[in-house]
Amino acid sequence: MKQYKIVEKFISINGEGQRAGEISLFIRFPSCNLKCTYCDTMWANEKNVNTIYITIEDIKNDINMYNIKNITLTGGEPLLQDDISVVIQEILSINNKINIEIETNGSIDLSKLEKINRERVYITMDYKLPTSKMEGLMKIENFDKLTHKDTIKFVIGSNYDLIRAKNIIKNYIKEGKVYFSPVFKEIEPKYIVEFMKEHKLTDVRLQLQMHKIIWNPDERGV
Ligand SMILES: C[S@@+](CC[C@H](N)C(=O)[O-])C[C@H]1O[C@@H](n2cnc3c(N)ncnc32)[C@H](O)[C@@H]1O
Ligand SMILES: Nc1nc2[nH]cc(C(=O)O)c2c(=O)[nH]1
Ligand code: SF4
Ligand SMILES: [Mg+2]
Repeated sequence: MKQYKIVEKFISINGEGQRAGEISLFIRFPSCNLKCTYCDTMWANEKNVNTIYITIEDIKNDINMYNIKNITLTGGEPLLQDDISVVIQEILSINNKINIEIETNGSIDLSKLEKINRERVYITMDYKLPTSKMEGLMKIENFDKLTHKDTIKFVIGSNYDLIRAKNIIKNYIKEGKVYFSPVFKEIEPKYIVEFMKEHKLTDVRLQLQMHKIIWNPDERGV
């Protein structure tokens, strides 16, 4: 049976995005090709990070034991995993109720997922803004591969980030729900709200990372 190398698997409420507040099984993969200045999971990207191996049976057991409907594949960067399509297909075949969210950083070509049946799979794709220092690695053509079911997440750390996000929304985004998410403790959420109001960004949704409000912000596995 195929084994997958991960850094953590846990059940929590999704603290972000379209299914925020809903129970989700998280599978966090190691390694990342970016180094965002604000990354709250840099530990997962260390070369010598402690990893474990899981199989689809382990995932099936969690789903049956906890009545799981939502699974979030995250990291690190999940699309760096060579066999990410296999994981997705195996999970989808467990039952017809599960939906999968893929948290990806915007720098990996989404054509990697083009063979996947996206009916029960949605993408939460970051567009990295100047604060991250990774904007130059964004794949703009990825916007053409998103559907209305997907999410584009802008993690906001400054006023300049907001201006850039507005520009990207106006010039590139065709489909997908747009979320603004403050860099934790870096910018006042109310400042983002003021910007949204001033610039009439009525199609954008502000999110806060709920798990950092419920638990210690540095806690793993939540
Ligand atoms: C740890 S990343 C893993 C998935 C993928 N590498 C990515 O960046 O989208 C999960 C999400 O957390 C966000 N994130 C990381 N550090 C953050 C921070 N300090 N404040 C707010 N969001 C953060 C990322 O931008 C991303 O949307
Ligand atoms: N509770 C909780 N929700 C999350 N949603 C996306 C996360 C991520 O790290 O990708 C995450 C996370 O790390 N914890
Ligand atoms: S892309 Fe995601 S995992 Fe990688 S450094 Fe940025 S926030 Fe962290
Ligand atoms: Mg997280």
